[in-house]
Amino acid sequence: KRIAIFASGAGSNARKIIEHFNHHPRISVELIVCNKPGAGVLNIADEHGIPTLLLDKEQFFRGNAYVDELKADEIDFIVLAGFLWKVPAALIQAYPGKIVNIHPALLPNYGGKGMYGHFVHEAVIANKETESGISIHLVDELYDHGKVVFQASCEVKADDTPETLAQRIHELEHKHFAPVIETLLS
Ligand SMILES: N[C@@H]1O[C@H](COP(=O)(O)O)[C@@H](O)[C@H]1O
Repeated sequence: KRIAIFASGAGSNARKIIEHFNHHPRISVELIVCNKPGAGVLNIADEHGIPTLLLDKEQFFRGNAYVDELKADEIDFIVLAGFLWKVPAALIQAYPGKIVNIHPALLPNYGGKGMYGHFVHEAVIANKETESGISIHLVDELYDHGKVVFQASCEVKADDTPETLAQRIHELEHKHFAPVIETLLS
């Protein structure tokens, strides 16, 4: 199974997924798709010799040449790992049930448009939640809406800041995302 990872940021999840499937007999990361020139994930792709595809809004939302490129590259499965644009219908129709996303909160709470990165953790802390976590879900045409296939939770400490909570959430993501992808592809 050939995976493409879509990411917009530092790429810590992409790194864990690439390393997890490095010597895997059946599953490999073949492409990194990014929408942010200079994003950290592009350096991680270079480090591992993985091709990258940089897309601007025009190409992603109005064109679908990249969908043909994914198909030509025999990409079987798409992983969204901190990709900040909503996936258009063209990509969902080309990969039905084969796109998965990770969200840094316990959906259906703290999901939806504008709910990403530190905004999520700020809201969780502001609401005095005692628990947060991660959600891995299949992607449909609505933000953070598709079928949840995995969740793991962690405590929210009284003295947590968005940064300290984000760190605890990243640890959960790095521990679970790749094994969940492996299960989905088995
Ligand atoms: N959607 C969210 O964006 C963050 C990406 O982090 P990284 O993988 O780029 O380090 C992760 O926390 C993910 O849940």
